[in-house]
This record gives sequence, structure tokens and C-alpha cells, in this order.
Amino acid sequence: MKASSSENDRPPKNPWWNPQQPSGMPVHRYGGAGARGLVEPGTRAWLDRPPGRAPLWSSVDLRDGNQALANPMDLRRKREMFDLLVRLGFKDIEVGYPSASEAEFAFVRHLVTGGHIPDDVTITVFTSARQELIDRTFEAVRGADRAMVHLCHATACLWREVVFRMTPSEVMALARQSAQHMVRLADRAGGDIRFEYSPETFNVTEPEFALEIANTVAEIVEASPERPLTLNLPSTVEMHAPHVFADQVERMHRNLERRDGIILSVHPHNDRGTAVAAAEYALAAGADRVEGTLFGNGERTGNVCLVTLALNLLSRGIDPQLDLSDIPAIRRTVEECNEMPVPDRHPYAGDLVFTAFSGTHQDAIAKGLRHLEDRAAAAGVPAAQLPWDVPYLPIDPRDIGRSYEAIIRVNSQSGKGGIAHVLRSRWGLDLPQELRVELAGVIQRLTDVTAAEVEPGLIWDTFRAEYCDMGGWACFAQPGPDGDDPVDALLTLAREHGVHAEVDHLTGAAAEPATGAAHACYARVLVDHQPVWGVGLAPTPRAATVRAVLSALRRGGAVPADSGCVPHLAGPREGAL
Ligand SMILES: CC(=O)SCCNC(=O)CCNC(=O)[C@H](O)C(C)(C)COP(=O)(O)OP(=O)(O)OC[C@H]1O[C@@H](n2cnc3c(N)ncnc32)[C@H](O)[C@@H]1OP(=O)(O)O
Ligand SMILES: CC(C)C(=O)C(=O)O
Repeated sequence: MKASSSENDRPPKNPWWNPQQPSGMPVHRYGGAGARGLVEPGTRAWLDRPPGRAPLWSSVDLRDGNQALANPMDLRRKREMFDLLVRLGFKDIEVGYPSASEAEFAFVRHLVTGGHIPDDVTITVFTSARQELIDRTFEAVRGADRAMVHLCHATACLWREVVFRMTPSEVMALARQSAQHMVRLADRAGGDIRFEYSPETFNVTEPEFALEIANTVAEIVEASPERPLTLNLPSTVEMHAPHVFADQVERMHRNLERRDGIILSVHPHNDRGTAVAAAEYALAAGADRVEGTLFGNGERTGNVCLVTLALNLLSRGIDPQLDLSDIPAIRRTVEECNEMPVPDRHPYAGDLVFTAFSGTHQDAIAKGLRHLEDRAAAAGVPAAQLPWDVPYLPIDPRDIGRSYEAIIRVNSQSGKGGIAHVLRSRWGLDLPQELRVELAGVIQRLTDVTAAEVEPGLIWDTFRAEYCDMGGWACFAQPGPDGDDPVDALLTLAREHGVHAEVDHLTGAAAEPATGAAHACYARVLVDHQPVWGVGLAPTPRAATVRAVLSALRRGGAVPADSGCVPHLAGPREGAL
């Protein structure tokens, strides 16, 4: 028998599954709002369309971002943000809402009259659909060679009825009259004035009404390929899953009457936390342009983050057409202008997003970095020229101005791979595998006690205290007959102490200056048949060997713990070993 749909909806019976209980949350209050904005899905051809190139980027940091700050930017901070946006390569920058306040107006005048707008940058000024505000907006851009005036008013039912107290045809008339007024003012203005129109609350507007009002405005401004209208579709309050927004955008893209005279733009907000996905889907569905902010500042949960969108493109091998090669510097400026920190987990920019604490991730990253180095050495090219392919790291942090220093941080979740990576990357020490395992145990005991992160300096100190310490022993090279082997002398010393000791592993390598020594040696000594490791760091290979063996003997209790001097070490005089 065919199961009924309610049976299908039930979670599968599973003895290990504890059924969840109704929460008592007020679910009856939600789910209806915005239903009128939904569209029937089309073919959803956009679903499989990969991004081909960067969209036209428009920064609204100085308008939408600014209007959401506790302390809106003053002229100095606005200028700093504007200059940053220009440096990053934005050609389309919304600089403010000049009719909102004297400060906003003054900033636009500062840019226009001070000649601060590069020739290849177009500023946009925002206005709502009120005649006196539109007039003031045009005053603000008087004398500009080129500017875009952005008209906006809400179109959705809730706003029509509750905020404007208008019928749909009255809202249509508001759009028509405002657009006509803008055209008249632009004709008089002299400069090259373009138009942007946003049916605010587009995503919860009845699709037919959104289309009709957009066509009406496009008609009035005579949108054409030569003088396109930027039609900006906002998800003013994100209410649906991202694919729904893409369906809405696709419907406009397919049905707009003057599509070739329109730059189709989207302006996703992030109320559901899916603004990035919504923007990416919308671009696949036919949008040409995205409005957003750096690191996603903006009303409530913010605007879509343009840094994330752009670096998502980079990670797919597509030129983002923005210079994001110094994310730390960009972040500093944005934090200063917005007086708001970028969270630790913010994609690409947060302090922790290229950091692994967990052992298996660290192990994979360390192996991946090493693999990259080996490939670079084999090819005879810098690693930065090779395709990036390191587990757990979507892009090379160095490509956006971040370092490898914080990639691996050690705490109780970490393992040998990460700890060894810290010693290798900071001090150039490449520990034998067995020693890595041992050291991980030493560090684990430390983190079990402290329950805290272990800074690299403490790993280094712990490593040296454990493996490089010779206790009270001092070694001096003494001239003697050729051929005397200092290691033999040490093993003899152990025998005299009543312990059988033999060296069964000895490797050495040049050490990095950071260690304070020129040579490193790793010794495994069988002390009464039990393996014990020691490490020597010294100016010469010979001295490093002596130190490594002596440390191992001391650790294994094969020499008296706290006294002595290694006698009769022959060979060229090396001073204190
Ligand atoms: C989604 C967005 O981001 S839209 C941009 C929002 N940005 C801002 O609001 C920042 C700057 N704004 C301001 O400084 C002020 O709101 C001003 C100066 C523009 C206007 O201030 P006020 O005249 O005091 O109006 P107020 O701020 O209370 O706005 C509410 C009025 O505007 C009307 N309104 C709201 N949006 C629009 C619009 N886009 N077009 C026309 N009228 C609008 C409302 O219906 C209401 O009118 P009512 O008083 O007749 O009921
Ligand atoms: C004015 C429009 C573009 C806007 O900011 C929004 O709807 O969120």
C-alpha cells in the first residue's frame, strides 16, 4: 500500500533516535509574511550555471552601511572609506544620502568640488521618493561630471498599506512622478546623470507588481543600451531561502521589457544568514551587478559581504576584479571607519579562519604545505606560483596578505602533526616521526593541566627543557689524540654508572638561526634496551651530536643527574659544546 504523505513526513523509526518534542515556540506567528513575493520556479536553469566572471561591484558602505552605524561616519572617516574603495578598484560607489543630513550633503560636495572622484569612478547618491529630497540630491551633485541618482521606495503590500497608506496605483504614481521629476532635473543639470531605481522590499512584493513598476520607471527614463537604467532588486529583509530570491531575479531578467537597457542589480541583506548564497544564485539567474559592503556591515544582520563574494570567485579561479591582496590592512581601515570589529570567524578576514586547532586538520595542513614546498623545489619555482591545493585551506592566506603564522595553533585538541609543524615553521626543526609522537604526549600533558592554548614560545621552551637539557653537565672540547670519539666516551661513562647504553639512531641537519645554533642532532639511545630521545643544538655537528646523546642519557638516568663534565672529548677545540 502506498504510504500517505503524513507517513512519509514522519522521521524514520530508529531505535537510536530520541524523538524531539514540540518546543512551545510561537510558530503560528510566522511563515505567512512575504508569501506574496514568491514566484513559481521556472526552469531553474541558473542552478547549474557556474560563475563566469566578476559582476559589476557597487559598494554601499557609505550609505546603507553608514545608516546602520551607532555613530555614522564623519567627513574624515567617510573620506578614508571612499579612498579605500577606490584603491580596491570599485568603479561604482554609493557615497551617501545627501538629503538626510548636512554631514551627508557636505561629504558629497567635498568629493564633487574638491575633484576627489577619479575619472573612472561613478558616485551614486541615494534619495527616497519625495520631491524636496530629490531636489536636494541633485543640488548635492551639481557640477559633477558624472553621477548616478538612486531613487528608492518600498513596493511590497505591507509597506504600501502600513507605511505609506497607499493603494498599488498610488505607489505606481509615486514611482512615475518621482522618476519624471528626476528626468527633468537631470536634463537641467548638465553633467552626465544616470539613474538607479530600487523597488525596496522587492523580494516580498507581488512579482507582477514588481515587474510592472520596474518597466514603468525604465520607460520614463528611456533606459537603453547607451544610457542604461540600473534596476536594483533588494531583499530588503531576507525572508526566503536563497534559491527563491534567484527565482525572483530570474523572472525579472526574463520578462523586463527593456532588458538590454537595464543593468540588473541585486542588493541582498543577510537576515537569514544566506546573503552570500542569494547573491551567487542571483548572479547565476541573470543579475549583472551586486550592491554590498566590505565585511557585510549594514542594517540589522548586514548587507552581503563583497569581500566574501569576491574571494569566493578567486577560490574558483576567477579574477574578482578587486584588489584584495592585503586583507589585514583593508580590515583595519573598515574597522576604524565603522567602529565595529570584524568577527573572528568572518570568511577570509576573521582572525581564526585560517587557523586549525584540531590535530587531524593540523596534520593534513602541515602535510599539504610540505607537499607544496616539495613540488615547488622539484619544479624550481616559488611555491606561490603553483596551484594551491592544501587540505582545509580554501585559498593561500598569503595571497590575501595573511601569514602562515596562525595557521596552526596548539591546544588540547591538537596532535603531533601540528606541534611538529610549529617547530618546523618557526625554528626550522624537522623532528623524526617517533620523536614527534613523544613530544605530542609531553605537550598533551601540559594542555591537560592548563586547559589552554600553548603559545609557540611555550612549545619551544617545553621542547628544549625536555629534550635538550643536559642537567648539570657541561661539555668541553679538549685537545686529545685523533680518533677519540666523544660519543664512545659518553657511553663508557654510562657503563661506569652501571647502565648499558647504545646509540641506535642519529640524524643531524643544519639548524635555522632562530634556534640560536647552527646544527641540530636527534639521537635515540637504548638505555637498558629502552629507547630514549635527546636533541642537541650546537655550533658544530660534532657538538650537536654530543649534546643530543648526553641529553638522552640524562633523560634515561644513564648518567648522574646533576653533575659532571664530559671528560676527555677529543677533537678540534670547539670551546663549550
Ligand atoms: C531600505 C533602506 O535602506 S531605505 C534608506 C533608509 N535610510 C535612511 O532612512 C537614512 C536617512 N534618513 C533620514 O535621515 C530621514 O529618514 C530623512 C531625513 C530622509 C527623512 O526624515 P523625516 O522627514 O523625518 O521622515 P522619517 O524619517 O520619519 O520617514 C518616514 C516618512 O517617510 C516616508 N517614506 C519612507 N520611505 C520613503 C520612500 N522611500 N519614499 C518616500 N517616502 C518614504 C514614510 O511613509 C513616512 O512618511 P509619513 O511621515 O508621511 O508617514
Ligand atoms: C534602498 C535599498 C536598495 C536598500 O537599501 C534595501 O532595500 O535594503
